[in-house]
Amino acid sequence: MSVTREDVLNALKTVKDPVTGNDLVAAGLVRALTVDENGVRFVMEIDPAKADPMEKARAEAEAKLKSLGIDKVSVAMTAHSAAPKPPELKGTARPKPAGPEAVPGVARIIAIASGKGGVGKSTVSANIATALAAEGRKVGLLDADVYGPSQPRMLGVTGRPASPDNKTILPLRNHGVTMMSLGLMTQEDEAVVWRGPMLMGALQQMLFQVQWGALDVLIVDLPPGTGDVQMTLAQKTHLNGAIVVSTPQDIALLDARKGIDMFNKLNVPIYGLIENMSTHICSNCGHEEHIFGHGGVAKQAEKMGVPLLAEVPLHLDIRTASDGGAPIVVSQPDSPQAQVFRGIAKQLIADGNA
Ligand SMILES: Nc1ncnc2c1ncn2[C@@H]1O[C@H](COP(=O)(O)OP(=O)(O)OP(=O)(O)O)[C@@H](O)[C@H]1O
Repeated sequence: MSVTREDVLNALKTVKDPVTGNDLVAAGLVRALTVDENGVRFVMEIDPAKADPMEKARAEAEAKLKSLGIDKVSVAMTAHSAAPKPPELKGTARPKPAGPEAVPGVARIIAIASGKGGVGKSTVSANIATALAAEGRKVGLLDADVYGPSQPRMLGVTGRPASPDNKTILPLRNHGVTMMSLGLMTQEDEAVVWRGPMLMGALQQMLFQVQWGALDVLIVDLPPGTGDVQMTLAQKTHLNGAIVVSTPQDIALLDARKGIDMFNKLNVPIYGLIENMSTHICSNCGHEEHIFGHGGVAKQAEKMGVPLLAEVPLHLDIRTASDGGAPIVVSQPDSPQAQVFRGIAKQLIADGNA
C-alpha cells in the first residue's frame, strides 16, 4: 500500500467532528492509528451520548480513506465507560508528567520492534528475555503487542494478575522473567477492546503501576509497525534503545527501515537489527536453505550504519518451543538455535545495554 500515515491524517483532517466543529485529528479523536500493508486501523474515542452523529463522522472517515484506494479500513468507536478496565486502581491519580518518566526500579528499557507483523518479534523478545535471565540479569518483559499479545503463551504464563492493594499490579513470573501482558488483563475474546481508548492508559499502567521490582532491564515487545503505542512509549518513559527484527524479504526490510527512521526521530538509539527466519535448517537432516533469501538484513544494517546483532535461523524447534510455553533458550539451551539468542544477550550485556 503506497498510502502513507501522512496521507491518512490529511484525509481525516477533512472530516468534521460534529461535536467540537474541529476536524477529527485536531479534535484528538483519532487514536492508536496504524497504517501498514494490512490497511488502516484506528479508534475513535467518543462520548456515548453522541454516538449517532459520531457514527456519521466515522462512516465519512471510512469513505474518505477508501477513496484513497485503501481496501481495509477499520475504525472502531469506543467510549471510556464501555471498555472493560484492568483491576480498578484507587488513589493512584498521578500528576501527568510532561516529559518522559523513569520506571521505578528499572535500570534500562529496551524496545523490540518490527516494521510488520509476523516476523517473529515476540519469539525474539521471549528468547532474549530468557537468555538475559540465564546470564543472571534481572529481567522484565512487557508485552505491549496490543494487536496480538503472545507472551503469556510463549512464556507459559496463565491467570490474571492480582492487585491486592488496588494500587499496584503484581506481575507474573516464569523462566526467571518477570512478565506482564495486556493479554493477561483481558478475556481472550476481548483483546480487540484494547485497540480502544484504554490503550494508552493501559500502557502507562503497565509501565508505572506494575510492581516490576528491581530490574536490570525491561524488554518491551511492541506491536508491529510505527503506530501510537511506539510514540507513547517513547514519550512517556525513557527508552534506552531499540532492536528491530526483520525477515530477509524485501518488504519486511522496507518496513524495518520505517521502524528505524521512527526511532531515529524519537532519538532512541538502535542497538541493532536481527534477521529472523534467516536460514531454514531442516529439523530432520540439518540441511540449510535460504527460503526467504539471505543477507539482506546484514546489507541493510551496514547501509544504515547499525549493527547486525544476529541471524536467527528458521527452525521448527524455535516455533514448537514457543508454542509450548518454554522458549528454545529454556527448553534446549545448548542447541545451536538457542546459542544465537544467548549470543545476543551476551552482546547486550558486554555493551552495557542490558
Ligand atoms: N526463527 C523462527 N523459526 C521458526 N518459527 C519461528 C521463528 N520465529 C518466529 N517463528 C514463528 O512464527 C510465528 C510468528 O512469530 P511471532 O508471533 O514471534 O511474530 P511477531 O512478529 O511477534 O508477530 P505479531 O507481531 O503479528 O504478533 C510464530 O508461530 C512463531 O513461533
